[in-house]
Amino acid sequence: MKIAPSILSADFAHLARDIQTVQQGGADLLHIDVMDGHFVPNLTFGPAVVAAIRPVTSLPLDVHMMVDDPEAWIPAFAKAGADTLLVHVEATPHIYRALQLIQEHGVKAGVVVNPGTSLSAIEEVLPLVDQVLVMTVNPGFGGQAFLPAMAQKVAQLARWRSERGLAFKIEVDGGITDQTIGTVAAAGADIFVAGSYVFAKGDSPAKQMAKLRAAGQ
Ligand SMILES: O=C(CO)[C@H](O)[C@H](O)COP(=O)(O)O
Ligand SMILES: [Fe+2]
Repeated sequence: MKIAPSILSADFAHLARDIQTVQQGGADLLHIDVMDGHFVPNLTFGPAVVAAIRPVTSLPLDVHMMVDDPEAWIPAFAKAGADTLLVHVEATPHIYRALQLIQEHGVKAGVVVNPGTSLSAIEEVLPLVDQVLVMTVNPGFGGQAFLPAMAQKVAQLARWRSERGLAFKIEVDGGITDQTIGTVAAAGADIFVAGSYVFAKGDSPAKQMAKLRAAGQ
């Protein structure tokens, strides 16, 4: 299992420090939540912030693009140093083209589904993608409650992956804690994004990530 701390819950005034803390604490990936104030009702980071983060960590950068018209932003985020670019199927009428564009830039391509979106919306692109991200909250904010019904989506994806001989990784994002990780881990998820749980007040990010790993076994 891979743990991907989301810097959405980091201290933005000390971003480099918090990134180094999670890297030393055992993170596998760094999850960066890009929000444009249109696709979701919140505004966060652009390509300049990704480019600034790139030299301060050796962790792969997992860039979650919650933006309208993602095709317009793919070249800039690729140039900024993203290792994986994740686009929402709801954000473009041309998801196949968007995923091809990501791969043409030499970056791993992921597709994301909102809680209200059926897996049928992404079935045709599964042979193309490196990752599928199942949102386990409505996108836009950290600290929301996990939606248990999403575990069925993870299980369906895992079934399709094995039946069809596909190799994409299954990622879950939103409300992941030591109480919720077990259901999605058992359903077949491989990558677990966690923001508020990892950066919670009290225990260190290293301890929080160790608790997630233990609960996800
Ligand atoms: O994409 C996101 C929100 O849209 C975040 O990655 C996600 O919510 C992580 O935060 P938390 O673990 O606190 O739920
Ligand atoms: Fe995210």
